[in-house]
Amino acid sequence: MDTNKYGNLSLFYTTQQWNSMNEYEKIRNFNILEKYKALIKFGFSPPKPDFMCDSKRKLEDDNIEYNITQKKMRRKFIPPVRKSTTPEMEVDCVLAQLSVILIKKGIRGKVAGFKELKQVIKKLEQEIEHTVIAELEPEEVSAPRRRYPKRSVPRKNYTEGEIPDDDDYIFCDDCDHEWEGDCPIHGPLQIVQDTKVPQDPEDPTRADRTIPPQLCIGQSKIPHAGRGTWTRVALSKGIRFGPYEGAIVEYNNTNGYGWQIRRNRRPSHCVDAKHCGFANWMRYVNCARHEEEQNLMAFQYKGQMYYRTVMDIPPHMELLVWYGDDYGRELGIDVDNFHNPQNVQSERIFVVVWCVTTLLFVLHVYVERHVMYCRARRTDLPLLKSQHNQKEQYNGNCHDHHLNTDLETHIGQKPYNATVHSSLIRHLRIHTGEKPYKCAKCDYSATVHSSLISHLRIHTEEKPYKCDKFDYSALNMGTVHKFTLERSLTSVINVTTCNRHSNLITHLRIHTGQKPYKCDKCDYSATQHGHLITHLRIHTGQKPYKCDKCDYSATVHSNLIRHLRIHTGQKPYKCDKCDYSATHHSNLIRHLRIHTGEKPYKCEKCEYVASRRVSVIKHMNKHIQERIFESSNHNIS
Ligand SMILES: C[S@@+](CC[C@H](N)C(=O)[O-])C[C@H]1O[C@@H](n2cnc3c(N)ncnc32)[C@H](O)[C@@H]1O
Repeated sequence: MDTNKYGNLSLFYTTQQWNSMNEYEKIRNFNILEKYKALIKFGFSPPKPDFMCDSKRKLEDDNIEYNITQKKMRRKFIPPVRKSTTPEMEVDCVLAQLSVILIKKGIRGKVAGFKELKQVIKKLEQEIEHTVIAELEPEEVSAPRRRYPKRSVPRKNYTEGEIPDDDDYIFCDDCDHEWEGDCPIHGPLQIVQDTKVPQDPEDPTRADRTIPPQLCIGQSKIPHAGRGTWTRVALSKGIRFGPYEGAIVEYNNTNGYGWQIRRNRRPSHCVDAKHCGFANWMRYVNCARHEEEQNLMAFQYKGQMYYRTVMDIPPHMELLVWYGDDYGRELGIDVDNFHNPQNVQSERIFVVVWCVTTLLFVLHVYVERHVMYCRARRTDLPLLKSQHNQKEQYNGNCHDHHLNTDLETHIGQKPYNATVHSSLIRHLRIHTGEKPYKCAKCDYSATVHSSLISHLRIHTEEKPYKCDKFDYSALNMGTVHKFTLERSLTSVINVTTCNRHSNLITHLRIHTGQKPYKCDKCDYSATQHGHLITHLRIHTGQKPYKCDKCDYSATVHSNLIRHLRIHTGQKPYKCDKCDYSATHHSNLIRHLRIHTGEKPYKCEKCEYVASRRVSVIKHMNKHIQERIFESSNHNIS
C-alpha cells in the first residue's frame, strides 16, 4: 500500500477496500484525514470522517495499534437523539462541566475515563464549596445537564416539526450543543432589545418603529421578495433578537408572516405578524434562498420565537432566515437548484439603493465591492459584539467563517457537491495544485480548460465578448460588464448639473477600479486629474503651499492647513469622552481607542493585539530575536 503518499489513510481500509479505491478517492480522503488531524491539533472536536467510523473492524482484524487515534479521535459519533442522554453525551457533559470548574479554579488537568472524571468533579466540588457550585447548578453534576446533539435539531426545517417539544433549550453555536438555558461555557446570547413601541391595532407603523438602532428596513436584495431587514453596523455571532411579535392565532394559519409555536410535540398556536399593529420588525426578515445564505437562525425558547445571529455579519447586509426547504418551495424558490453552490454565484441582477452616496448599482459584484469599500471607510462604525467573541474584529471573523466552511467541506460535513464526475476532478485540482492546461506561447497554466481559452485571447487579441448596448467588446465578460455599468449609469442618470455628473463619473471609478490618469515618471495612476497633478510634485519637488510664519512648505493645501495649527495652537479634533483634543484627525482616532478598547493591529505570528501599529512593530522584534536565537542554537548543535 502507498502508505507514504497517503499517510496513515490505508489503516482505515481492508486491503480489498483499499485496492478498489481510485486515485481521487484516496486523495480526497487523505485530505479529509489531514484536515481532521489539523483540527484536532488545534483543539477542535470535529466529527470523525465516515471512513474512520467504519474502520473499527479493520483495526481489530489487523490488530493494528493506531497511535494517532488520540482521545478526541476515539470519541464516538453522537447519534441524533432527542431527549434521552447516551453515555457518550454524559461524558461530553461531564467534560464540559469539568472544564468550567477547572478554568474557574485556574487549574488545567488531564483525566482519562468517565469514572475518574466523576471522582475529580466530586473532589473539586468539596474543595470549592458552594460559591462556584451554585453558579454551576450542582444538582446536575451527578445527572448532567440535558442537551441535544446538534443533529437532533436540524437547522433546515424549523417549521417542519423539528423543534424540540421541550423548548427550554438554547443551542450554542460554539460548542455545537443545546443547553438547558444559557451555555455554561460560552455564556448567554447577547440580547438586542426592540425599540419599545406599544402594540396598537390602529397603528400600521408600529412594526417598523420597533426596529433596534443597529438595523433598518429596506428593499430586499431578493428579487420580488418585497422589503427586508438590513444591518447598519457589524453584528457578531451569538446575538439574540426577539421575541417575534404578532397576533396569537390558530396553529394552522398559513400566511407568510406566522411562526408556529409547538408544545408537547404538537403545534399549539401561531404568532401571526401580518398585522403591523401587533407585529414587530421581525416580520420583515425574509427567507434565505438556500441554507448557506442564512445568517440568522430561528429558534423557539420558552414558548416564543427568537432569531439569533449564527455568524458575524458585516454592515449593510440583509438578515435572512432559512425557513426550510418546504417553505422555500412554497415561496417559489428553486430550492434544489439553489443548493448547488455554483448557482449561488450567478445571482441575479438586482438594485440596491444603499449608501452614503446613494448610487445605483446594477451588478451584484459592484454591490459587494461597494460594501467592502464602505466598510473600509467607515471603521468608526461600532462593532456590536457578543460575549461569544469578545475580542474578535470583523475581518478576522469573516476569514474564520470561510475557513470553517472550507474545513467543513474537508472533514466531510459538507462534502464538495459535484453532480458530474468531471466537476469533482476539476475541484480536486484545487488541492493537488495540478494545472494541466498550459499555454504554448508563455508560462501560463490553468486548472481548467476554459481559463486557458480566455488566456489565449491575450495572444490572439480576440475580443469575443460584446456589449449589447454599446459598441464595445472585450476579452472577457467581466470587463464588458464594467464598461456597460459605467456607460449606462452616466447616460441613464440624466443629471442636470455638469458638475454633479462629472462627480458621479469620478466616483464610479472607485467601483470600477479605473485609474485613467497615469504618471509618466512612475507606476502611479489616479482616478482624478487633480490627484495626478499633486503626485507630480513628488517628482518636480514643487511645494507651492508656503507657511508665512516659518520655512515650512507643502505639496498639498491640506498639509499646510494642518501645519498652521502648530502656530495657532488650534486643536479642532475633540474627544467627546474626555478633555483630549488634537491637531490631527488621525491622532483623535488613535486616542479614541483608549475609550473603546479597540486594538486593530494584530501580530501575524501570535495572538498579540495593540491599539497602535508601532506597538506591533516593537512586539515583532521579539519574534525576530526568538528566530535568531533558535537558528543560532540550531547552528551550535
Ligand atoms: C415574513 S415576510 C417577509 C417580509 C416581506 N418581504 C415584506 O415585504 O413584508 C415573508 C414574505 O416575504 C416574501 N419572501 C420572503 N422571502 C422570500 C424569498 N426568498 N423569495 C421570495 N419571496 C420571499 C414572501 O412573500 C413571504 O410570504
